[in-house]
Amino acid sequence: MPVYQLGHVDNLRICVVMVGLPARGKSLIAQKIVRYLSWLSISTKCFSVGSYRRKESAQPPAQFFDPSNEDGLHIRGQAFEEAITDMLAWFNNSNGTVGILDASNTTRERRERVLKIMRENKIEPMFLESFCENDEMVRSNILDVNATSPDYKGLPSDVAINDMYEKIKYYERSYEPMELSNDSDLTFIKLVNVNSEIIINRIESYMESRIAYYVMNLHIRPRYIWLSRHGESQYNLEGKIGGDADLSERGFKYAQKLPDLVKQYIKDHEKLTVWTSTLKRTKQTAQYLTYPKKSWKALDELDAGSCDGLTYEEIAERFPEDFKARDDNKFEYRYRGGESYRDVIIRLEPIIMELENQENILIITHQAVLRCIYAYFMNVPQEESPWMSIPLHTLIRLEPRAYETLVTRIKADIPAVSTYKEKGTSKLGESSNPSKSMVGEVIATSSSADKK
Ligand SMILES: O=P(O)(O)OC[C@H]1O[C@@](CO)(OP(=O)(O)O)[C@@H](O)[C@@H]1O
Repeated sequence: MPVYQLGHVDNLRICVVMVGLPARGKSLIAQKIVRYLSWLSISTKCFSVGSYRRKESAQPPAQFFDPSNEDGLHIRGQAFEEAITDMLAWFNNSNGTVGILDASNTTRERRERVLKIMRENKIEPMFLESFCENDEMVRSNILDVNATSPDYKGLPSDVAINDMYEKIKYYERSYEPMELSNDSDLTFIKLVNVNSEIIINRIESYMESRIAYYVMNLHIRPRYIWLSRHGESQYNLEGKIGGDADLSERGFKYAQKLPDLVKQYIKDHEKLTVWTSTLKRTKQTAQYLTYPKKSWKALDELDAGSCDGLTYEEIAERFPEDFKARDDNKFEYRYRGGESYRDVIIRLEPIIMELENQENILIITHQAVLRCIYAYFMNVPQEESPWMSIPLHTLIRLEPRAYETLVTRIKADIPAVSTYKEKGTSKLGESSNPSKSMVGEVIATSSSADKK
């Protein structure tokens, strides 16, 4: 059966050329595109001209960016050439599909140069401008850049912030924003004040439209994404996979406790929407929550095909070759008549799009589906994601921030079986017995920083 891969649909190579003044969130958007497309197995890489420039000169003061500073121009030009050379090599040698040129590219002359190089190399350029004149947004971006950019490491924050404003002024002198009147022959997306206005021009291929649709859905309003598996099910108790079983007694207890767990973190006036799969165990888990609910077929558990309803031991006995093949490559293995993790990711794409667009959401779903959603937010490599531990009766809170996602795990004080099977065995792990842990106890907090 052919594997559906977005990257191979139109066989295009695309260079997303970021455009915009400093502190307009370009790097953030670039990194998000890399995370999103990589999650979909599309070979994507970001080439940041700033990191090439930093190799030459660390921490330049704002005057370095003065368009009349010869040294500055030379070093920046060199960094640009190096980034482009590496990007072309990557397209050719590593079968790259989407390369992102993260730089300001604020002048028409610079953009024409990129255009020419890309066309000569049969790579489609797609310009993505972040245009922002909202002072508050720019200031908040400056604070993010200040906290994360290697340019400002070790500098007192007021010095760094002033320097950044000065740097922006230098760029403004030569900035030529993209306009439909001048750039109508180019493929471009222009985001005005994040996405309060979006101009889209000449988006032609399927891949370009995916990228456009994705960036249109991004927002920067603070919110939480809550994840939980359903409560322990009858099938979980028996070690069986798949099916549409009811919750066990302990699973119902978890459902009863869930509203209290959630209320500890979500204030009465705050909005929350609950998403479940269409299977009974997730709906039963959500039953005592009084928030608006929506059930999605796309959130149903990975389809185990002819292994549905069996235990891992029975699968190992009846289908030993399949059992081994799945252990050898759990991400790619597709159950006979069922699905692989890769298949699940493809069907979850609309969920991710919708999630990017939404505010507070609680998703109650299944082990494999949660692993895929978690992998997207936490940037977990494909081969590791099917082996992550996502225990029952644990609420996970994700807090997407500018350059990282913070994660908190909150454990309910209700024991449950373990449904975790390690590689190379058909036995399940130890039951989780929370013994003395308190309801709502935070058992771990961590963060996954998207690398700058
Ligand atoms: O990919 P593996 O590790 O087998 O995990 C997926 C399995 O998890 C289970 C439990 O074993 O999910 P669920 O959360 O729906 O209870 C199975 O139904 C499903 O096949």
